[in-house]
Amino acid sequence: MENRQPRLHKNLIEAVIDSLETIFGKGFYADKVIERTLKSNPKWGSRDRAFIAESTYEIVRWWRYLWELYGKSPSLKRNELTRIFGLWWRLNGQELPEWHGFEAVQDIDIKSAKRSLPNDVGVQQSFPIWFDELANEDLGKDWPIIAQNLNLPAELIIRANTLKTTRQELKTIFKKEGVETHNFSENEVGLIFKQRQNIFSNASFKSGLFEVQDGGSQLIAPFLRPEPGMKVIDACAGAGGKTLHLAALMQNKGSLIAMDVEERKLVELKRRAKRNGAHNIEIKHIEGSKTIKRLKDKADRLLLDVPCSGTGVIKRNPDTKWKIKPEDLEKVKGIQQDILNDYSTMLKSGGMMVYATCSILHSENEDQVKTFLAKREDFKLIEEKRVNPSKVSDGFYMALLQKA
Ligand SMILES: C[S@@+](CC[C@H](N)C(=O)[O-])C[C@H]1O[C@@H](n2cnc3c(N)ncnc32)[C@H](O)[C@@H]1O
Repeated sequence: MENRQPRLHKNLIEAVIDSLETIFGKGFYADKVIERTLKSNPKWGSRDRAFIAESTYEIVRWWRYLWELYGKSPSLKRNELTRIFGLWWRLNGQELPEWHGFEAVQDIDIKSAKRSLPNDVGVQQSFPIWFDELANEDLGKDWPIIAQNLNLPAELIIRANTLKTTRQELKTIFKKEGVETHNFSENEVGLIFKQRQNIFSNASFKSGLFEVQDGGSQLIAPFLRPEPGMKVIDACAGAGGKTLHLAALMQNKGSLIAMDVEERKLVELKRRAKRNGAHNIEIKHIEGSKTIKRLKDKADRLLLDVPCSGTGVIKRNPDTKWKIKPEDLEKVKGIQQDILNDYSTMLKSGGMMVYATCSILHSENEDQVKTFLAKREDFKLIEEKRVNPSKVSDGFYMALLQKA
């Protein structure tokens, strides 16, 4: 079969460069920037869109590695960004057209440039110097493989909404549509797509038969052991990824309070709950410590899916590694300990809570739980679990604690 080289189009490269300029120059989130770039030209077809999104994400992911290979310090000058694009293209084994702008990278001997790079994780796996040092200290011998796995492309995984369907039923529906999926081996509800695709326009999504949810994330709600009829609080519910899973596990029976400090996220949660047919959710915007105090000793189960560095989801959000700063990490660790101390008051005696993050770092995970337990003799650790990033999962940590 003829092995055809994909053709490059100047306007698409320009779109990638515009996106890189905004992501690194203005510090905007990559997913939002790409979304806006794609909206700016409705005439682009699906292949063009995929090209822009993939190229931008991959160049963001390999940013440090590419500049090291090029032998220069990162710059946001358009002519330099064009060369970085060219280098990335060549790294993928593709040939560059003889266009003005690519000359400087046209003749780089990629093999020998690769050989001359330092053999440390920060360069080889493209992480900032400070973060590589910190992760090395925090994770020790596990860091190199975790770093490597954080650069894997993210798979598309969904969770069957058992309030409306089963995994098997969903699988059959997709099969009829010509879409191949296979079971996520860690639970009874996850389905992995053979190929990434836009499934938000799919009729079964619109009727609430499934939610897109990472494999590791799907392990957190069951870890809390919620039961139908219980009073459950999801205190950092956001737009409700795990709230919806909790509602399904509770079979819509009992009460589920979803709280967050950001009201707009709760508005989105409400919309999703309606689509999912989840009827036992009560939304509560956290306006201050009073909201928490009013719920003292009320919960059988409490989920604290706390704000964190997001270092477990770098696979999905590669820009996180360039945005996060050491001082952000310190700040978020303070918030995590405050949430543990203040929100755990909502738990009844004998009740259980899960502290969870999407961070890979012990300092946000095991260490935080240890610090909390050292102060609180009325809590004990029942079980903790670390999910390392892999093809089917982001990096997560969860700890199940019980109140005496
Ligand atoms: C990791 S996200 C939660 C994701 C969500 N549970 C899900 O599954 O989609 C952390 C959430 O904590 C919220 N948050 C930040 N500070 C908070 C606080 N002091 N109290 C409660 N929620 C907070 C953020 O707005 C964010 O939605």
